[in-house]
Amino acid sequence: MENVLTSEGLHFGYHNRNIVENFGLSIRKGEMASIVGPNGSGKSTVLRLLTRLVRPNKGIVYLEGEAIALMNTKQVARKLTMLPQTQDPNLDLTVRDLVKQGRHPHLKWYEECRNEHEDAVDWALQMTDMTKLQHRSLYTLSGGERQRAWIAMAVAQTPHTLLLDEPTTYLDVAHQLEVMELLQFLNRKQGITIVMVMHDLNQASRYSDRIIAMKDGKLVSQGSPAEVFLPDFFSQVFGIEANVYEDEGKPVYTPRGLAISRKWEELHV
Ligand SMILES: Nc1ncnc2c1ncn2[C@@H]1O[C@H](COP(=O)(O)OP(=O)(O)OP(=O)(O)O)[C@@H](O)[C@H]1O
Repeated sequence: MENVLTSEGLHFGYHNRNIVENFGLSIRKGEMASIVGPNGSGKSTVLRLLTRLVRPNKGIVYLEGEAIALMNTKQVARKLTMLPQTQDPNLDLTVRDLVKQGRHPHLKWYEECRNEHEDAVDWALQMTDMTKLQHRSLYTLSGGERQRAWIAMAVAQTPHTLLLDEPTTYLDVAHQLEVMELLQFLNRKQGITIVMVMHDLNQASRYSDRIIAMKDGKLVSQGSPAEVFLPDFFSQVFGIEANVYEDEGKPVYTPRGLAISRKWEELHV
């Protein structure tokens, strides 16, 4: 299958400390993949390297076969969108104006967002069920609605590949599912390749074709959820003992406790 995003031998560090080491990955066209791993393992940094928000010290990223470092900004933005972990909650913009920004990579410098671009904005608002809220200011929206507005902006950009850093953080469980179902719809029905950093491993299992696991800046395991989410994985990568069972054909885990329990009684506080 065709690869849309490939990295070879990526290295990145701050102040002589390695954050990402020898990271090689191929994202296949049409897949929905989750990057998982403990806090500080380098997941967000990998997303930033893949979208060239930061430059690697070594290694190369190819976007649809071209070295991303040599592409111009609009070329990249027509193919790839990244939604960062946090967006400014006080941004004084209406939903529609935010979504319109998604069309910028498709406009010539002299062109205004009209006609087919307005149609793309309407389509993105419909896809994300935001039409009714399009004239509201972003800061008046709930967390779930705001997240959908940002996804609408990404959809209006009509990228081939969408990267999201923890898209369900701060959302209640219904809104989490709403975002995950929307991403699944965009993937399955619109053919958008999706790569997301996920902390909820059960949701990652349910919604991903592939799990990519990181620890200490390295890729340590990858494969289908059933191939990766084995009891040993939870102890080796997260340091927890877990029961793993199957639910509707996907692995689900419940934590039993820390693999090496901390001796709280020995701490003098
Ligand atoms: N600007 C920076 N300067 C120095 N160290 C940094 C900087 N940004 C990130 N780091 C360090 O790089 C490491 C990896 O961070 P990163 O955010 O990629 O991890 P992560 O796996 O996404 O973590 P989390 O799950 O907590 O979001 C962390 O130890 C972090 O402290």
